[in-house]
Amino acid sequence: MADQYSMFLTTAPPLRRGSTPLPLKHQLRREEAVSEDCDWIPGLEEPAALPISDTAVPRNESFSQSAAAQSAYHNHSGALRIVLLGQNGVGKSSLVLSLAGQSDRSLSIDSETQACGEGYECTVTVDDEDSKVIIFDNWKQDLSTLQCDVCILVFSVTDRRSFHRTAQLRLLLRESQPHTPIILVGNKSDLVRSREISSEEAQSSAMMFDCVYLELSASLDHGTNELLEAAVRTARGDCVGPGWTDGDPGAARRESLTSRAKRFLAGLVPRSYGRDRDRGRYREMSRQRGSKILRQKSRSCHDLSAL
Ligand SMILES: Nc1nc2c(ncn2[C@@H]2O[C@H](COP(=O)(O)OP(=O)(O)OP(=O)(O)O)[C@@H](O)[C@H]2O)c(=O)[nH]1
Repeated sequence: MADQYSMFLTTAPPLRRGSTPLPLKHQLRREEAVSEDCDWIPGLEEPAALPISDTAVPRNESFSQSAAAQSAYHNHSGALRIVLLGQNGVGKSSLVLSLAGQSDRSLSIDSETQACGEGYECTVTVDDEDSKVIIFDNWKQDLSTLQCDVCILVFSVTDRRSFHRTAQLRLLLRESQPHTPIILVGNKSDLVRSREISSEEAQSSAMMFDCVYLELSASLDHGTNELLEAAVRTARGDCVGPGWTDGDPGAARRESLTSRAKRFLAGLVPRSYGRDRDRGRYREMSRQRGSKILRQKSRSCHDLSAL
């Protein structure tokens, strides 16, 4: 009995503190476990609840009417339309308020920010040019009805599941909106200790998404200015992300899949690989020449790449 007890003591896993991020394999397992309880993804199924209809339009006639209500914004004179998409709880609403200047910061945003249905309208000055912007918090209709100038895919850096959701959304978007520029955003960067997605991993994903990646904290209002500027430039067609050339994003020449894959793989290969290879070649050269000096030099500060 005593033996069994001591065996239990030795084999029991160490206690995990609540603030410690789960190991990757546990995160994935947890993800599988909750996959039944997925949030609704636009385009994958019929929406259970529609954003505008719940208050303004009877549910049975809601879908087409709310789509029409949304499309009214599309006709808004010359406004740039920015839509945020992402899993529930990643901080889209907080981000929209922050971007639209509703939080207590003061940006170069017109004070006459006003809510219009699901969107917030404001005037932003970027690169000495004023732009009227409408920022939509989510898009709960079919993605094929989405009409916007830039789409911001938001995930929480503390939630791997939300990160995977952006990949799903990106695929759906690319099917129905192949020319809509995307910005990938990792929110909640202030929650450093609960982080599940590293900046490097998100960057690599953004490369595959063919878009820029920005990390920020809506709560701290940190990095939101940069996002707004990037979104406005992208919507204007000025912003150059991976794979987009200057000018009209619709006519932009996309980088080939092969070269993107190569770039992605290059990011995964350990950095030391190239150095080791160079060092091996260098040693070989030294051996061939019988030069001791060269070898000594390679370990000195003259050639940092050999360190
Ligand atoms: N620590 C931290 N919390 C945040 C941040 N942004 C949002 N939150 C919190 O995350 C929770 C969800 O934020 P929301 O803005 O409601 O998220 P949402 O994506 O709009 O959620 P839905 O409306 O359910 O789709 C709230 O409790 C926010 O206070 C952030 O940058 N840092």
